[in-house]
Amino acid sequence: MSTYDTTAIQKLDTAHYLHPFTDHKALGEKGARVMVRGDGIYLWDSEGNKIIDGMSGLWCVNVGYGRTSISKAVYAQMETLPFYNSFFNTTNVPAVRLAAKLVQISPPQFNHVYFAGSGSEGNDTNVRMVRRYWDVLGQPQRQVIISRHNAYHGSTMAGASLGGMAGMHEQGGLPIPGIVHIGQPSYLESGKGMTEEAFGIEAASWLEKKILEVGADKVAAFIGEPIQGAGGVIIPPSTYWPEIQRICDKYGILLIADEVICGFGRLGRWFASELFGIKPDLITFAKGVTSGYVPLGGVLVGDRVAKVLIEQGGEFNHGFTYSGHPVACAAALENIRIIEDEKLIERVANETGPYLKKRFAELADHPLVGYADSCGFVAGLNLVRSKGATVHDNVAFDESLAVGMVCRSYMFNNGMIMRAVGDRMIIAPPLILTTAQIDEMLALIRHCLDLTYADVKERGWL
Ligand SMILES: Cc1ncc(COP(=O)(O)O)c(CNc2cccc(C(=O)O)c2)c1O
Repeated sequence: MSTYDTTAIQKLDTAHYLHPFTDHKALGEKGARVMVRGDGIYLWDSEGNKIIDGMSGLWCVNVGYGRTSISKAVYAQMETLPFYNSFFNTTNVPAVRLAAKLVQISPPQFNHVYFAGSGSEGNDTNVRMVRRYWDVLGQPQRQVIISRHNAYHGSTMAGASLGGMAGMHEQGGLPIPGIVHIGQPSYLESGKGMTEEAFGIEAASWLEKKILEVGADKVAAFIGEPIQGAGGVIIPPSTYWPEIQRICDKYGILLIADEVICGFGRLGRWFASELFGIKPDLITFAKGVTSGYVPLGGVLVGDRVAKVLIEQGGEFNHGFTYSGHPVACAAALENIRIIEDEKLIERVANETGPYLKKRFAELADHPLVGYADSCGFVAGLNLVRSKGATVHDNVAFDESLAVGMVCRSYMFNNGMIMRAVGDRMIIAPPLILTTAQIDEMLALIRHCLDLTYADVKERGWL
């Protein structure tokens, strides 16, 4: 017997709460699933259903749910200083300690942190910071930031403009001026007839072409997610990022790595830039910094930019009320302590990440799976109508059939959250997952692939 009146909650929800990225009318016709509790890798909804959270909330609950040491740290901070701002030459202890901690765990070129409240605000900070950097250096014409199609960098005007999602640009007259896009390094989408390594170089060359098209003296920076998350877990070839770095160095443009998803251990490193062999000037962070327990985001500011802003820039006229929020920073400090003490990064790098990679790749033998790949604790597989000799010869389902959503429903109804981006099925589980839980998760995914296959066969879609 549920202790929640789900129907009553759903009615109030429909009456008053506009959800993000949601067709409110369509949701109102069926009612939202009401989440009420989390513990470890599990969620419970208001009807008592226990669900494996294969998406870590929204790529963020890295240490899992139910960490009372984080809630205790938050409570203690709330009891002493629940808020104070960092404007007007003031600071607070958790913000200072967190800044120092982030410097300690980040790559050596980072000695300064700029706090915001989210990943979007972090990327808005990037736009203003890189343009200010070039202005101070006497090159104010360097305004253009190059990003990628199908990238996701947030939902503020600048964040959504940096992103490369057409559906977002259509609403609100985006992108804002000075933001342009190149193709994404998707071997599946654009690498037919090439080796992965050759495609990585080809995809990176699109950056140089764009720089020359715009005019090298007009370009401020390039921004990219080491692995694109919301775009569908697009894992670039190993040759891509070193070539991007070479091109940025050649033209002296700043490199921004958006690690809102890839940071804080998700790929088996504190920061994915280390894994992909790049030395970014700025790193956007959010999500895993607090495991989503309290909103927090910001930018790791590399010495090249920090030096100019500090020594020559005077007042940088930017910031947010909640920049350096003491409670959020206290949550982050305890979250990072857990990641360190439980050696979660080492586990993802050396044990559970390789195990997940091995087990997840086995799904490629399923008749519905045309391509399965993973890196650390992000993984994706493509549902296809028929499989060819190579991944480029697979035949996709017609998008309108929304087979990904059929599979996602089977997953949810069988006790697991798996994300559908079109017909690409994604997981990004909490870093605390054990090998036994990986086996449990994979068995569930295979079972739901079987259910989906039988379903689409019966509908005559194969
Ligand atoms: C790489 C990246 N950069 C910036 C943001 C924006 O962060 P905030 O949301 O905290 O402003 C993100 C956020 N990522 C995100 C946000 C909402 C939905 C989904 C999805 O996968 O459907 C992904 C992200 O993934």
